[in-house]
Amino acid sequence: MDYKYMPEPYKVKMVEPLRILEKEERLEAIKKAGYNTFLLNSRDVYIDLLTDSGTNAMSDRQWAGIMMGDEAYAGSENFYHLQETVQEIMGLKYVVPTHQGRGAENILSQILVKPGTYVPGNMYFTTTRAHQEMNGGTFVDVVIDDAHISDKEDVAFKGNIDLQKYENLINEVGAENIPYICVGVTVNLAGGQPVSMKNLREVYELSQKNGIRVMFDCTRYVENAYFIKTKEEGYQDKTIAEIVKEMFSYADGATMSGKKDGIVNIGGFLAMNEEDLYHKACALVVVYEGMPSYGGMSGRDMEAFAIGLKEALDFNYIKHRVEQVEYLGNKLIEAGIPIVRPIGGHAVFLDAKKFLPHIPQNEYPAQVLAAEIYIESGVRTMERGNVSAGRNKEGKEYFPKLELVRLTLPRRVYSYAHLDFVAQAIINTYNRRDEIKGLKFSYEAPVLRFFTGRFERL
Ligand SMILES: Cc1ncc(COP(=O)(O)O)c(C=O)c1O
Ligand SMILES: N[C@@H](Cc1ccc(O)cc1)C(=O)O
Repeated sequence: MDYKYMPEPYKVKMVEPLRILEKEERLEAIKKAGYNTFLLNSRDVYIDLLTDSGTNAMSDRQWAGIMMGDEAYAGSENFYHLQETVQEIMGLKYVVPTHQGRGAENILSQILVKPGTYVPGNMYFTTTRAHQEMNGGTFVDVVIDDAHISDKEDVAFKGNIDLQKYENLINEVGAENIPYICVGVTVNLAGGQPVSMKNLREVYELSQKNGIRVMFDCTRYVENAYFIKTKEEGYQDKTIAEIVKEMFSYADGATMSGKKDGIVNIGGFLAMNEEDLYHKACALVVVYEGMPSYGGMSGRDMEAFAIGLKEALDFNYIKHRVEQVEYLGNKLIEAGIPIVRPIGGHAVFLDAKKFLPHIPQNEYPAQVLAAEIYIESGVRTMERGNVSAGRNKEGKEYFPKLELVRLTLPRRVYSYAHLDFVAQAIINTYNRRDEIKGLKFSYEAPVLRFFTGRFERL
């Protein structure tokens, strides 16, 4: 039977009751949190769309896997299961487990990024760029220009690399100064936008020609594969597993935050085909994470992760996941709310510049919008604009083109009725947008300031 939006391909077995505060209490809570939704207590949140990272609901199979944790310090059975699963799904040879994605980014950057090197990527990601910069490298954005235009909706694969920009960089700085290109599949900060198979193939060919490694940030690779299946010619009849296999045939390695498409609460890995890189990574993992057979995860975490990776390849699972996002996005479009289009894989992104055109970017419109949505409804969202972008090496703010608020859907957690409530919350906030004023920092950390920054109303 055909439905416009895929109903839940699971049923509920356990529930977690939620608290709904009164508006005065929410006002108090956000003030106490310095108008930063990262600093709210989760018990004060009704619907939590801060992130899809580690906030997923595990299946009964995954919970059963938790009971089979082999908590040996070395050589845990669950590590071998995880390793085999990654090898089988992605076809990458070596797997180094880490506690989460940035653990893998740290190891990769420490090995390959040296002062004076350049790392191209399809739009920056906060933690990824921070590790590259902390090792003396320079991140260079080579995503297509359209990715920076929030309402450019006739581009199916807005996460694509601009091959010309990439080639220009190679000619300018020399391939020997580019240790790898980091390809995000999908691109989080562009709005969860996918990369086409054609583009992945071309990027790989150009990289091979120049002796540059291709490292995927494959945190949301199943969402990317779903978009290839539904949007790219020639892939409609292929399974998600087949598409994933082909995607990874255009990579030399990958970092992954398992907290997303691994459908778990914690975990990650660095994987690669190069033996030498693997040995170097094993030497560093013991310094930062733990033995190469656990990397900061318990045995039970690795078991749940291995099972989650397999579950995520199920077509009904991923169709429902992406269609939930589409459902919320379409509700907002119908109400005339400015959002990033096309709607991406893990979240709906509000365009704060258009939502609050009277607030200049140095007064952090996306930050205040996230705070106001919380005050309105108890729904927690995340700023993804000037505050997230931070400052460059000269201490100047980046002022990114995209000034967004992200409504991120955890996997298998909220119902369509929850999403109706969220849409209403956004519409109510939109209706009173003229009264909203900007913010200024009262505390700012030197790196990744969005996590801990505090603000005051102007
Ligand atoms: C695209 C992307 N890469 C890397 C990371 C880092 O992963 P983690 O949060 O597990 O450290 C995240 C989320 O943080 C992400 O969304
Ligand atoms: N990767 C997660 C957690 C996170 C959030 C914000 C960051 O800038 C970094 C990490 C996310 O995208 O939600």
